[in-house]
Amino acid sequence: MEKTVVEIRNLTKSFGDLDVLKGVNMDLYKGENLVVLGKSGSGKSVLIKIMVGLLTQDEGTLKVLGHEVKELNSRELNRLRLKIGFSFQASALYDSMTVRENLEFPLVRNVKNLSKGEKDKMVEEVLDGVGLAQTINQMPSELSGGQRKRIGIARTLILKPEIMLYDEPTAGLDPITCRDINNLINQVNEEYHTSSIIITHDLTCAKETGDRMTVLLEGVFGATGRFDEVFEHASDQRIKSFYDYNFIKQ
Ligand SMILES: Nc1ncnc2c1ncn2[C@@H]1O[C@H](COP(=O)(O)OP(=O)(O)OP(=O)(O)O)[C@@H](O)[C@H]1O
Repeated sequence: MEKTVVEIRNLTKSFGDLDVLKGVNMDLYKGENLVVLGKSGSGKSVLIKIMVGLLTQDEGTLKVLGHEVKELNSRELNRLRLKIGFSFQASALYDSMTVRENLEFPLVRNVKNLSKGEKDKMVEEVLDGVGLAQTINQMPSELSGGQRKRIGIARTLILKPEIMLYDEPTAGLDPITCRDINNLINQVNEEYHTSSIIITHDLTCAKETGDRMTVLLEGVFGATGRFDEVFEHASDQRIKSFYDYNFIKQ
């Protein structure tokens, strides 16, 4: 039986009269890439925020690595967050720091008693892992968008997370760089044994990275499965139009 690392059951969240999540069910299995698709404003960010304890659900349960997130105190929540790597849409590097300093930052904040040698080794390993060893002394402004995205992912990986959350990993990148990032997402799961949730509007990214995908439609997940199961034989018009827009009307 597959091990579940995130388990969501009948989750609801409203803001005043706006019912955003209306009974969401979702499982993230250990080692898989799960793609979450949905229109702008469908509630993807709200779901992620509940997952990392920045918002609390109204009803239902959300367990991450066996912990019901809403029941954790702030110390337990911080400990859990260290196991979740969050790759933001903007790679959010510190512009005044070199690549090395950017990568050291999470170590300095979160890991006590590391020697300089240990720190250097961890930085060099993770940078090599994303194929950018040569950029170690460069400033973020000297890097391309794709390289900055890779460094952002490396900075998340340095704490060896069990779960990776990618928010629009290919947004704003050209098709070739998108493919490189998609390959990197797959490589990360294999080499770091992470389980990942990838939020995207990009169906090529979904197809290339997702073991399974799920589409958030009007507050619930409308369809879940492999790419071909969800899209290529979709009967739901809302899912069909998502597919047509990405692959036909470009
Ligand atoms: N703290 C909040 N207070 C009130 N409304 C909120 C809050 N957070 C989100 N919402 C509303 O919930 C809905 C879902 O927002 P969310 O940010 O989750 O969308 P999304 O699917 O991530 O969209 P996008 O793809 O554009 O990032 C939106 O209508 C938004 O205005």
